[in-house]
Amino acid sequence: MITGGGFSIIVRLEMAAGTGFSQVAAAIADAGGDIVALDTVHVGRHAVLRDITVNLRREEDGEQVLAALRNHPGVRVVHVSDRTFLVHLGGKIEVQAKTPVKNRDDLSRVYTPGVARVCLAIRDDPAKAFQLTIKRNTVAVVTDGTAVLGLGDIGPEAALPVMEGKAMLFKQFADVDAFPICLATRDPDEIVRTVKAIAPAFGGINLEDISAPRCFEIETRLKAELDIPVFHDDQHGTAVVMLAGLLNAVRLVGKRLTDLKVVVCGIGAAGVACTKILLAAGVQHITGVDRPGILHPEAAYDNPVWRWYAAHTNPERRQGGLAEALDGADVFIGVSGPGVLRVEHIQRMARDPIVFAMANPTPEIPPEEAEPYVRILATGRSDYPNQINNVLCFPGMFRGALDARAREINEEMKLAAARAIASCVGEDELNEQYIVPSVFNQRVVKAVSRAVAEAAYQTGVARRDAPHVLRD
Ligand SMILES: NC(=O)c1ccc[n+]([C@@H]2O[C@H](COP(=O)([O-])OP(=O)(O)OC[C@H]3O[C@@H](n4cnc5c(N)ncnc54)[C@H](O)[C@@H]3O)[C@@H](O)[C@H]2O)c1
Ligand SMILES: O=C(O)C[C@H](O)C(=O)O
Ligand SMILES: [Mg+2]
Repeated sequence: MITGGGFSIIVRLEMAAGTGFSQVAAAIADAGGDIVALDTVHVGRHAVLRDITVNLRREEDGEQVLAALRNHPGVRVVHVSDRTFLVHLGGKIEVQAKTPVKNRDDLSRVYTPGVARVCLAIRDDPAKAFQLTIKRNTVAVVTDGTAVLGLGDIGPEAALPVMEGKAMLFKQFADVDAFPICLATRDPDEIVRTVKAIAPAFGGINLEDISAPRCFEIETRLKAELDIPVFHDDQHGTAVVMLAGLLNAVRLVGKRLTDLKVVVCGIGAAGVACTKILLAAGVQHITGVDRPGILHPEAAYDNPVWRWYAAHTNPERRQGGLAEALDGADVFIGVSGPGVLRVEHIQRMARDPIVFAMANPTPEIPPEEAEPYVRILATGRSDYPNQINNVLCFPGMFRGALDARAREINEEMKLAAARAIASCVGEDELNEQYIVPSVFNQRVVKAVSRAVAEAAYQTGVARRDAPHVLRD
């Protein structure tokens, strides 16, 4: 069950003359709906046609509201539309030309014959593709649809709405032109070959929602074989934002990173990357939990990444499940799936529990259930406070990398991004409900892109000669 997050319907009602609107409104409220807008479409002698926009907490509440309206005397439900589906009709993005082609003169410049001179200039100096084409501002958002949000392997077509959404966010927040590429293959060799083959048109590759452990091999190979940044968002975007949130959370609870006991649940793409960035930031005590329980060095795992993981974590050699892992833990990082964490688990944690239940769209524990038992709670969702979501990272990360024309995105650039995000929450603003800035905070992209570009220059991966001037 997916709750919250924009369930909103528009119901067109025909109301017979004399039908009281307040009774209709009460029926909607009793059934769990919240009227947020009302339009009168047509007024006739015998009836009024109205469009009523109703917000709902859960999908099932929609059925209740409609049943109540259908049973209401004097009311006929003419039709119902779901606003979330409406906003997806025909897709969410489009390609636009920067200049109009109004006459033959324009045509001969943007297209043949004029374009041929530009083609030859790039043939003679391929780096000119960065100046004379979309390459310098364009990112491919590439998925195979195998780990889409927490919905799992739903295939490339079903993944497209998420990838279109990422492209929208790239554009709106960072003016990066991103294009969704959903691949009809899950074979790592074929994915690597395909991404390499399409790379000439792009200034960066954002891998998205590709399941572990294939995602590790695919990213590693592409990083080695391409000279543009390759960044698996579910790994590194998530890790960067999680670290930003944790840096601020520990300030609030008065603990030090080096003393923390952290449990990571879901040792897939996001879980492995969160662990690596925590280790790089100085956290020493990390325990990983996945379906077989606590990852333990003496266990035999087919997954090579789990073998690496078990060898580098779990310093107390704990065994058991999530409950045992959480005994005395300071922090829970959930990047697994819905319903994994229970209140009894949280009650085993140390004082001031920090719980990041980041599975999307349904977190590891319903926030309402967890709230009374935690000091700090964060989820990946936009309808609760403390949204720890990779959208706080990927737009600014690519803006900075593209501005510096970076060859790659390295560890220093990621740590710089995490610190930049954390710094957008001022000392006087920091509180339990505000450990990460809002995704709409315009300072975030600027701070992240600047920090990332600076780190790219400092680490020698920037290819622009002169230090660039970042956009305002
Ligand atoms: N908030 C964010 O920014 C953000 C970013 C990336 C991923 N996520 C969420 O994190 C989750 C994982 O994403 P991913 O890309 O790492 O996927 P993934 O498929 O690579 O890894 C998921 C891991 O979780 C494990 N898992 C699933 N259910 C479990 C359970 N009941 N108990 C223990 N382990 C379980 C799986 O075995 C797998 O190893 C998804 O829900 C995704 O939406 C959130
Ligand atoms: O898409 C999101 O909202 C975050 C993340 O990339 C995820 O896969 O859950
Ligand atoms: Mg994702």
